[in-house]
Amino acid sequence: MSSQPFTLKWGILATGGIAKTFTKDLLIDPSTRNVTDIRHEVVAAASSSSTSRAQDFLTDVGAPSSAKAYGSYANLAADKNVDIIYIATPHSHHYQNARLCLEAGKHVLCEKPFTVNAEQTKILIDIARKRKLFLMEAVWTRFFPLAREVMQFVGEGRLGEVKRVWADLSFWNDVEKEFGTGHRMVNLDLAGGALLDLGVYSLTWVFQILYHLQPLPRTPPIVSSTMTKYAPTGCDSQTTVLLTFPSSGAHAIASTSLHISSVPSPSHPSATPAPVRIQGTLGELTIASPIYRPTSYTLIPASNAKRGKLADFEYATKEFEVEGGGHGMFYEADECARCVRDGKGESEVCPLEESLEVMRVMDGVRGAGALVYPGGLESVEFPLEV
Ligand SMILES: NC(=O)C1=CN([C@@H]2O[C@H](COP(=O)(O)OP(=O)(O)OC[C@H]3O[C@@H](n4cnc5c(N)ncnc54)[C@H](OP(=O)(O)O)[C@@H]3O)[C@@H](O)[C@H]2O)C=CC1
Ligand SMILES: O=C1OC[C@@H](O)[C@H](O)[C@H]1O
Repeated sequence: MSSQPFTLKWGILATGGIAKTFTKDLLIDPSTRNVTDIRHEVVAAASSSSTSRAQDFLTDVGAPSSAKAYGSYANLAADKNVDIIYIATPHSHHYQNARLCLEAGKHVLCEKPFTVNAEQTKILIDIARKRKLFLMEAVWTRFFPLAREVMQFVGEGRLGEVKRVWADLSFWNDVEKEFGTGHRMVNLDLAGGALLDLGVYSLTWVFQILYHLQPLPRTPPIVSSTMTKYAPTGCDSQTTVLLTFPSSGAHAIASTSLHISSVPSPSHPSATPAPVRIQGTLGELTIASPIYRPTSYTLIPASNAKRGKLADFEYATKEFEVEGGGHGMFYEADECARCVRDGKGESEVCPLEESLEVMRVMDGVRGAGALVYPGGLESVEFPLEV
């Protein structure tokens, strides 16, 4: 391997909240997290509204003055200096934006949920594979050091056989006051709703443990669900998914709500069960809030004296710090750089087939709840104005 770090040149598509957070993380020196084999360069950003908005964004995040500002996403996709594009538009636009970039020959990291439905995701995967481009859904949670450690712990069988996973991501919002009807969280025209926005994290924890760790070929879950709508817009405001994984018989409950909180009182963390509980025959591993940015887990050995085999771990809580003063989005960015450097079309930590399976589950849940997105949002036609 060369002693020079590999540089990945990023273009940022959209200039909203998460684009800002992600780009700031890209600009943090990787050595602050002990990474020396790769580095990131922000070479361009685009806004669909104006070049000046893109320029303000670049200035705001502290990008180098050489970074180019574009007033159209197509111009960004055509920039020969850009290796990979981070897509940070609302859900409704992911398929169109990601496809635009892939068709222009760019590697793509696309915010969650990957697309509005599985059919759209499948088409993006096919294009990326055909064109030998890297593609990944930006499920940043999977790349946190905590998540890597938990996966190793469970994968080594230290919890025994995992029989059940509970996962909940619910925010206690004053939905009417905070979101009204136009906000992307609840706006049907932007493919809003609890399931696609927050429930995808609950499903991520379920899938990491009960799907990703299955021996190959993996078997998808059998799914049932219930959903309550937010009357002013018709999106889902509360959704619960029950999953059975046939190869192990394990169950999962993945839930999300916009009206109640998984952790109503963060200052009294032990007053409510942990939002993620991984329950094995030898004990339980719980993950503290926020489950999308995980920094604390607890091990609870089963202490039933009648049991033949006992856990090889003690009761303990382990805390992690996000290094370098960032938000933690650089962990997924580092994975992108290593995959592109190594000529990989996808990440083994966040495989395309797994993102597709999660999209299929969400399709089924939306089908059961009669949640259909309007206009061309569910269409695979390209290009299509949405
Ligand atoms: N990983 C994470 O932790 C998080 C992920 N997300 C995901 O990131 C995506 C964006 O969320 P967030 O940054 O909060 O959203 P914002 O509303 O803050 O930003 C979205 C941006 O998309 C662009 N855009 C293009 N078309 C539209 C349109 N019709 N309506 C609104 N915006 C449009 C705009 O940028 P411009 O005008 O420059 O084109 C806008 O600033 C979502 O998919 C969300 O699920 C969100 C928050 C956290
Ligand atoms: O992806 C997300 O995670 C964090 C939340 O704050 C945000 O609303 C959601 O989109």
